[in-house]
Amino acid sequence: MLSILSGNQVAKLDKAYIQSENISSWELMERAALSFVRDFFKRFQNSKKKIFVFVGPGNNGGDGLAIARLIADRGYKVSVITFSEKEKCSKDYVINFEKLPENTGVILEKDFNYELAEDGIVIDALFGVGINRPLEGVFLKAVKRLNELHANKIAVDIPSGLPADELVEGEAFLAELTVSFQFPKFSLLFPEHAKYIGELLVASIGIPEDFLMKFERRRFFMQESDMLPRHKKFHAFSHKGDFGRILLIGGRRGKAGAIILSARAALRTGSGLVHVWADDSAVIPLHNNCIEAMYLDGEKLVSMDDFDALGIGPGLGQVDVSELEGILKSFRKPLVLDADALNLLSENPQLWANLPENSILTPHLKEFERISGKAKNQMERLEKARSLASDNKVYLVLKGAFTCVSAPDGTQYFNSTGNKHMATAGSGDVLTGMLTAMLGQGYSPLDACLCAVFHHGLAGQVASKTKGRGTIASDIIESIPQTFLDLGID
Ligand SMILES: NC(=O)C1=CN([C@@H]2O[C@H](COP(=O)(O)OP(=O)(O)OC[C@H]3O[C@@H](n4cnc5c(N)ncnc54)[C@H](O)[C@@H]3O)[C@@H](O)[C@H]2O)[C@@H](O)CC1
Ligand SMILES: Nc1ncnc2c1ncn2[C@@H]1O[C@H](COP(=O)(O)OP(=O)(O)O)[C@@H](O)[C@H]1O
Ligand SMILES: [K+]
Repeated sequence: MLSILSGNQVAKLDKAYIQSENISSWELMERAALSFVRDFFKRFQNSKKKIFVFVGPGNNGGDGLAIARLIADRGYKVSVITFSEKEKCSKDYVINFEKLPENTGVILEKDFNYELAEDGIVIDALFGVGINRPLEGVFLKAVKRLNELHANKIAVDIPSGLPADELVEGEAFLAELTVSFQFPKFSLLFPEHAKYIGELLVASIGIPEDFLMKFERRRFFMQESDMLPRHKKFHAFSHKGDFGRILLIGGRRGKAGAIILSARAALRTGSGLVHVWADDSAVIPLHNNCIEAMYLDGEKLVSMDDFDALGIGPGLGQVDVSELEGILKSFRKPLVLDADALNLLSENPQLWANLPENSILTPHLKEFERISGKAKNQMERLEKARSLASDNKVYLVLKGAFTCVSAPDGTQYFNSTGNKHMATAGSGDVLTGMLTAMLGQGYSPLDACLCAVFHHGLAGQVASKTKGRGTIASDIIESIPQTFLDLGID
């Protein structure tokens, strides 16, 4: 799992690693630049476009100069635009400045009147995590001009103007691609910053994750390599009971679709036995659309203890609060609460006391606001999510791009899979089914959250490869098996 350290910690990490490996800070910068250009060459192979690298006075500018050299060495036409005399720049900036090949044009701009080609490629290495105030003066002028330009735009580490851990104030570079080093800086995960970041890539600079254990780590970015050890293994003699017997509750008063999506997703996630407790209006749709699931009505339900896991909420509608209270009191294992169950919880806070410890709540932004009140921005929202999870000893899955799982111990895990095409009706119901399936298979609540959220996003990516903007929740369900195959999970 990649740790997400704060901007202030980055310089300390850098220093500690350089000392422990006995390498120079320039060598670490070179690794960053090499990692950046690997992605660059893939994307702009054989491009004849002119490349403009904008460099600031610090180490982000140093990265930019190293990148300019590596790109020029490959025969690309590169110009460097700087705003500061060498004497005022960082040590590694100066070393890289002196290493620039002769054919690189260097323009020292005091008042930014430089003419820019519309069809070029702009690399923004003005400021990285060392930014300590909003852009002003010549830097502001340059960024404003660059933002009007119809060129390809790539940010080094972080779009200049964005602070590493807080919300932007004023202007920032509008990138189509941001290549962040080692881990995504926290502010790259805020929806408020989406327009500045474009596509996000994380480029390794070779610091092993173990090394980061010396630092206080409260936030993580999920990676594919984290998944395999968290998945349960089943053996040759496994029977359907081992794969879990789950109950999904919802699909009331004509809202069968939601719970059917959850049931189908649970089956595609490997659930052994899926029961759906809905009202009569769901019987025919369920039998027509998910013959593998078993229909139950309340009267046939003898004991909740028969089930390994329970997911409640999709299409539940406005049921009486006593019904939910009764369910919570009779099922004492962690359960999954979504959609209308969360709305009931927000209207009836006394229900919190009946929630089994380590239960999983999966609100989208609106549902979260109903539970925890309005938040000014994502930073505040994430803090509320952290407190809610630790105060109530639950896992809180705040859905959206970079879905955040807040654990009862205060740790937060950000998802790295998924895409915009998952913003479609019912995709949350799919996640509820996947989560309940994994709990039923005996995953710990944390592993269920991390694996379900990761695979759900991957399934969205697989589906959108062929369906694009036409992706619907059923496509995500049908893509779940491929995600297990791709990750080698048997
Ligand atoms: N692990 C690491 O720590 C590594 C860091 N590297 C790079 O180093 C960067 C951080 O470098 P620095 O700490 O030198 O910081 P920056 O290069 O982000 O900028 C710091 C400089 O800009 C000035 N400054 C800050 N805000 C300003 C503003 N609004 N207007 C004008 N001047 C302003 C500061 O006084 C300082 O001189 C990272 O973002 C990354 O690109 C890479 O070289 C790889 C290794
Ligand atoms: N832009 C996006 N990028 C990544 N994932 C997204 C995006 N938009 C939505 N999703 C995912 O799709 C799901 C939507 O859930 P939700 O809003 O509850 O949908 P519904 O209520 O229609 O079922 C969540 O898991 C969310 O993380
Ligand atoms: K930058």
